[in-house]
Amino acid sequence: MPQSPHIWLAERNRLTDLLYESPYDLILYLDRARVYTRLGYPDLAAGDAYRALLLADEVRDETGEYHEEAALALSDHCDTDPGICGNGDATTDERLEQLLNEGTLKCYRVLSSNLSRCGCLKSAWDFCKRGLALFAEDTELSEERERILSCGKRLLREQSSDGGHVSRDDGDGDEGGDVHPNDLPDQGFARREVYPWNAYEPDRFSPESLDFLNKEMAKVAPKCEVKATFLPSLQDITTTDEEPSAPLPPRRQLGVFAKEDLEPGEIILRETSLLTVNNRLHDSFCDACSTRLPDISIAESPIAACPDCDDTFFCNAECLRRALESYHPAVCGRDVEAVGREVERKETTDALYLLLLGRAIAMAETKGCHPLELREVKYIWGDFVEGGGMPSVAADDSGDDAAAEEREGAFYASLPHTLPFTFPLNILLPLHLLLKMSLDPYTALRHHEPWIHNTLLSKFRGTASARLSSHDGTPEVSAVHPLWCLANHDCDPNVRWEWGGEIRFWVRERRVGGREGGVGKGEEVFGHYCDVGLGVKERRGWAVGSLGGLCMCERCKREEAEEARRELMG
Ligand SMILES: C[S@@+](CC[C@H](N)C(=O)[O-])C[C@H]1O[C@@H](n2cnc3c(N)ncnc32)[C@H](O)[C@@H]1O
Repeated sequence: MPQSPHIWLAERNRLTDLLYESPYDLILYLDRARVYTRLGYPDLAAGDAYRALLLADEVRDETGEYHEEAALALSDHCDTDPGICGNGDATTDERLEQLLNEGTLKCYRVLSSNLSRCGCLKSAWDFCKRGLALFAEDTELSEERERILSCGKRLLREQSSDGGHVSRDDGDGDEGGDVHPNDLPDQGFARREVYPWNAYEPDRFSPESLDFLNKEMAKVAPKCEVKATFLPSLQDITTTDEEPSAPLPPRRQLGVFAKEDLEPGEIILRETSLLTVNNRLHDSFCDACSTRLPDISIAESPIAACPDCDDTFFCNAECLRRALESYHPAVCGRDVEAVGREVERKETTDALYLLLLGRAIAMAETKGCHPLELREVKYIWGDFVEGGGMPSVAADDSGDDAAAEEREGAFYASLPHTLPFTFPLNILLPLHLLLKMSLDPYTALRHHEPWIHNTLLSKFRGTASARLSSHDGTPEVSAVHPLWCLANHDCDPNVRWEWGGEIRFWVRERRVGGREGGVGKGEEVFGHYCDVGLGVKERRGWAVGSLGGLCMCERCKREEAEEARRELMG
């Protein structure tokens, strides 16, 4: 057994290279899942185990699209290592059957234990149940099921205000004790980091990167420039008054600065982005820039439509041209947006992130590049945990599987994991997106697998803007503007912004409190990620999702101190 994290990382890379050569090999996926578990990436382990499970189904289903490839890859294991299963007398078919059964059981075990480790208890329970339906005697799955239930019970007890949980029975025969499986929490978290094998992230502070960004910035905001800056460390939301955390040092990031004096009222940035999506019917918004379209039946201005699919509309011929050049061929006539509708209604924001992922996949396919090399995503900050990406590994095997499992679980729990993660959003539906675009998810592994999608989703969660519906206040349009999103937040911002088809930034006439606006040469341009008309608590509550912690701008610190003084004086 390898001992050092570096050796486990090398093993992960070796198995990945083998998968590039043999992309339908379920055994290789299971081997890599094991390595991911040791490295503290249970989300990636679950992703590999799910692909292995799909391939096991393909081996069984002679009509399956990838049946031949998956069966051939599996039988290679029987041929190259006849001792891998069965006794010497077993026929090839018998050995294949045994290997397939063992592999399938492992898939269920790996999926349930790793999803449970991520906090996706309901999904973990579902895989346990499916596994036990096939392997009723398996003690590992039965024990995992018990662990999931007791963990779920504890969490639900903690959550419920009256300290107890009411059981219910929907008559489907599930034995969940006094917790119903449908009530199990399913929102998990994964590590949010630049993975050690991710060679696509640029050094954003290098002269080359800044030079590139400033050439791009000059096109949309000629009076602004991108520079490195130090931002205050945000207050950890888990910090309590009894246990105040030690102040953290400021963090180096990028920001937008004025190259010359900017006058109050002056528009300083106009940017359009094709990395935009909406969750409404096709004829509500321009598919390329998200401008609201006029009512088609009474429209006077010209509206362009794709000549090949009859339900995608654009506000003008230029947007249609840009769509055809950048992403539309990958989705034309394929109803990719339907995947976003597979997300539950209460998860509208998550559905928009998923659709952004779909748009990025379509852009990369149309341009023939890796999704992490897209100009729209390459330089944006994914709120990665600093110091992440360093190899780390659970204490090594003692030969005692239960003890090793426990150590792996404790090891994972000790790491920061801040990327919201669920089985449907991070594993299942990204596969549906690929299939909708007629991409083979196995041969597309170099461009598409969970660590790549996690990286993209981290970037979108850190930077995407949302436009709310005037009808019900839920987010209906989302976009990543790669240059605008380099501007930082302040609760006393010096610019306003507005987003129709393009995003526009203009200098505030007046600052919060009535001071005269304007941005001096060399000063930082600050936008706002929340409604700055709110009080400090509400503002911080709104902005916490996009900032990653409680805002520590001068206004917040001042108003927090004022509120504390008022509370003290009764
Ligand atoms: C949209 S990006 C802004 C650009 C980013 N600074 C960069 O280097 O690309 C948002 C991220 O910037 C950081 N940020 C923005 N405003 C901040 C503030 N007032 N205090 C601390 N961090 C801030 C947070 O990490 C946030 O998640």
